[in-house]
Order: sequence, then structure tokens, then C-alpha cells
Amino acid sequence: MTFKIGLLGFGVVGTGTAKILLDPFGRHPVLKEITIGRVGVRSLDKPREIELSPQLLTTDLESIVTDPEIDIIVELLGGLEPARSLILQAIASGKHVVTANKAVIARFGDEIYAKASEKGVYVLLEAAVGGGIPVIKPLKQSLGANRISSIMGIVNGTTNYILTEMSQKGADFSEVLAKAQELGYAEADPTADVDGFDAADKIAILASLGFGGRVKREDVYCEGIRQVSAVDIAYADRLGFVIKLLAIAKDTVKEDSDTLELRVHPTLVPKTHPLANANGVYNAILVEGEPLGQVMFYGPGAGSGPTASAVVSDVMNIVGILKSSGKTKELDPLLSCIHQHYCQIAPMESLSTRFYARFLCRDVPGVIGHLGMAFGDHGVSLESVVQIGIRGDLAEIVVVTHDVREGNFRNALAAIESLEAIDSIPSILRVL
Ligand SMILES: NC(=O)C1=CN([C@@H]2O[C@H](COP(=O)(O)OP(=O)(O)OC[C@H]3O[C@@H](n4cnc5c(N)ncnc54)[C@H](OP(=O)(O)O)[C@@H]3O)[C@@H](O)[C@H]2O)C=CC1
Ligand SMILES: N[C@@H](CC=O)C(=O)O
Ligand code: NA
Repeated sequence: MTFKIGLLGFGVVGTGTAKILLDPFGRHPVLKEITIGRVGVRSLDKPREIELSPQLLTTDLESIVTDPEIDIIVELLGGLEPARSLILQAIASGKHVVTANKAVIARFGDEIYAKASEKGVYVLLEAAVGGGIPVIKPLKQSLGANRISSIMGIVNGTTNYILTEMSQKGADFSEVLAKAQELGYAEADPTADVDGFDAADKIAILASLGFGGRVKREDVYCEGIRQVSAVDIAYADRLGFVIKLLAIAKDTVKEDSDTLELRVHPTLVPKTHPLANANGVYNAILVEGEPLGQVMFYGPGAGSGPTASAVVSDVMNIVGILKSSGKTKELDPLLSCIHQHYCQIAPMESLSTRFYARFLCRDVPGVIGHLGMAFGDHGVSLESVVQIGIRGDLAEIVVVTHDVREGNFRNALAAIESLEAIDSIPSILRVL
């Protein structure tokens, strides 16, 4: 029996996917039954790493998603449109879909999964989060017996690569970003990586799987890494931390309400924490549940081969189902997505966390006392105050707070900004 896939996109991940499918020797035997039926691209003239028969390539992507010969559509275009419309058209034509497109799923997952359930087809997305790391299927299946309390991790390879190179080699931000693009890690528009949007898409998807409700993408609080400077990386290092872009989804049961913290931001992570040692393009996702406790998923979070590994494993899962149960419309609830309600998200002001803040102060007597008083007045207690040095004619003071409600911390900062001794507050970062 042969199963035909229609590949939408033949870039970094599309090429990696074709490489695996065209070289099945030594891999799972089911791969020998999968062939590439058609390939959709934007430009027919572009030089390609893999030579495909010219009849396979087309710029008419609609003709692929409606082709009766195709069993599975593999969407590797990126971007919102035409990806969303083509996925919906593929579903309407009764085709199963595999996608790596977290941007589309995080925004239109409810629409896509509702249509997929109606049509009795699967939409699988292992490659969309953590690249090659198996994390979607484990959350759906292997961890299904657990009550998940938190999902926290490094889910963007590009920014982790940038932060690692900045901290280990003192490299320059824009040079490292260009290298990440060259290596095929970054999105077509790398703003999505650098400003945290890609990580926010991914944590929205993970939260929805882990906490059993839909998540509105716009509810994810999101800060990227643009404001992380070499100065803060060096201070963090001296204080025993590394700076990582963390994506966090945490169940916070308070009194009678059960809400979810959902946020992406650069974070000072203690060097002893398991997430601190995920470097370069590697991602790490720490899941906590009852009764299991903690489990960490670690591996390459982006790149052609690793991401293609996840894409092809989804294709194989669908082929396995088609082979064993035929074209039944009854979906396996452990592979499909059936959420109906939305998770309730906690407002940022109500969250409690530690903060790191760097102040530039006029070197007047008692400045540390003024700072301490302003924090104290707003219920913020300090874990450490380090007056590190002089920058020009300004004194540089770094503080780390104890756990504090975000709202109280912001109020304290507003008061501090108006102090005569304060010149500026160049950085504020959260601490794990
Ligand atoms: N790169 C990575 O490491 C990872 C990527 N992903 C996701 O995988 C998906 C693909 O990413 P990647 O392979 O890096 O992207 P690329 O930009 O390398 O490839 C995109 C492919 O899609 C084709 N394409 C894009 N828009 C259109 C259009 N409107 N009509 C026809 N063809 C189009 C391009 O055609 P042409 O070649 O003619 O330009 C190209 O072949 C994205 O959703 C991304 O987020 C997920 C995990 C990791
Ligand atoms: N641009 C993304 C690619 C994988 O999802 C990243 O850098 O992680
Ligand atoms: Na994955």
C-alpha cells in the first residue's frame, strides 16, 4: 500500500522532510510506503538542494490540497496566509494534515480542530513546538494520566542561540541573529523569534494540551530579548544566573479560582536549575505533574533535520492509523484535539515573582537608603542590593527582590523613577 503526501513548502524544513522520505533505508519500514505526490513552492526557478522531478513542483498550492490522489498534506510554508486557508481547504477535502506552523495553530487552532473533528481527519503538529523534541505527543499521551501543574521552558532556538553566543563568546546581537538565519533556525521574519512571539505561540499550544482548555493567543504576556544587554548578562553571571527566554504556563489555584499564568519573558535562571544548561539551538521543556513529578524534554529546537524528524514522525503516525483502521471517521481521542472551553488566564499584576533591576543613580549620599525605602513602602523586600560600580558620573546599582506581586513592584518602580537621585532604570528582568 502506498500513501501520498502533498508537501506545501520546500524550504528548510520541507527539504529536510524530503531527505528523510527519499532515504528510508535503516529507518522504520512504514516509510517505504510513503511517497511525495506533489510539492508546492513560491518560485519554480529557485535552485534546490534536492533535485525533484519537475512535474512534482507547482506554484498552484490549491491544486495540491484538493488533489484526490493525495492522502496527507504537510504544511511547511510558515506565516498565517495562505497557510491557514490551505489547511482548512485540505481538511474540507478530507485530507489529514501535518504542520510545523505554530503561528497558525496558536491563532486558528480552534477553527482548524473544529473542522478536522467534523471531517474525521487528524491535524498533527509535533514539529511546531520544540522542533525535533517529542513533546506534543508525550503531552497528549504519555503524560495523560497526570494532573499538570506547570510547563516551563526554552522553546525558541534562535533566541537561545543568540543569548548563548552573547553570554559565552561576548558576541554581538545582530551578528549572531544573522548566523541563526543562515543556519535556518529563524522564522522568515525573525521579529517573531526576537520579540518572543514564536515562544508565545508555542506556550499557548503547550498550555492548551497540558491544561485541557483552549488558550487565546492574545492572552499570552510576551516580552522578547531585545532589551537584554551584555551588561545584564555579565551582572547575572556574577550573581549566579544565566539569562534565558522562558515560556511559562503554570496552574495557580488561589482560593476558589483556578487560573493559568501564561507568559514569555527573559528570565534570570539560577545556574543550578535544569533549564540553565540548555544552550545554543537546544530547547528544554520542564513539565511538572501529579503523580509523576518533574520530567524534562531536551533536544534540538530548530533546524532542518531535527524539525523534519518530527514532521515525518507525524506522517508515520497517520499512515499507521490509516493502515490499521482504514479511513474510519472515528478519531483517536489521544491524537486528536477535542477542547471546547477556554482556560482562564491570571492578570500579570497578580503574579508573584522575583525581580532583577539595574538603576543608574546620581552619586548622592543615601541613594541606596532612598531606594530601599521606596521598595519598602510598596511591600517589596530585597534579597540583595549590589552597588557595582560607576558608569560615567553615575553609580550603577543592581537589586534582586524576594517574591513580590508584579503590581506592587511596578508601583514601587513608579515611585523610584520620580526620586531625584535616580537617573534611569535601564533594565528590569524577572528571576526564576
Ligand atoms: N526552520 C526551523 O528550524 C523550523 C521551522 N518551523 C516551521 O516550519 C515552517 C517552515 O519553515 P522553514 O522551512 O524554515 O521556512 P522556509 O522559509 O525555509 O520555507 C518556506 C517554503 O514555503 C514556500 N512558500 C512560502 N510561502 C509560500 C506561498 N505563499 N506560496 C507558495 N509557496 C510558499 C517557500 O517557497 P520558495 O522555496 O519557492 O521560496 C519555501 O519553499 C514554518 O511554519 C516554521 O515556523 C518549525 C520548527 C523549526
Ligand atoms: N524560529 C524557531 C524555529 C522553530 O520553531 C526557533 O528558533 O525556535
Ligand atoms: Na516537537
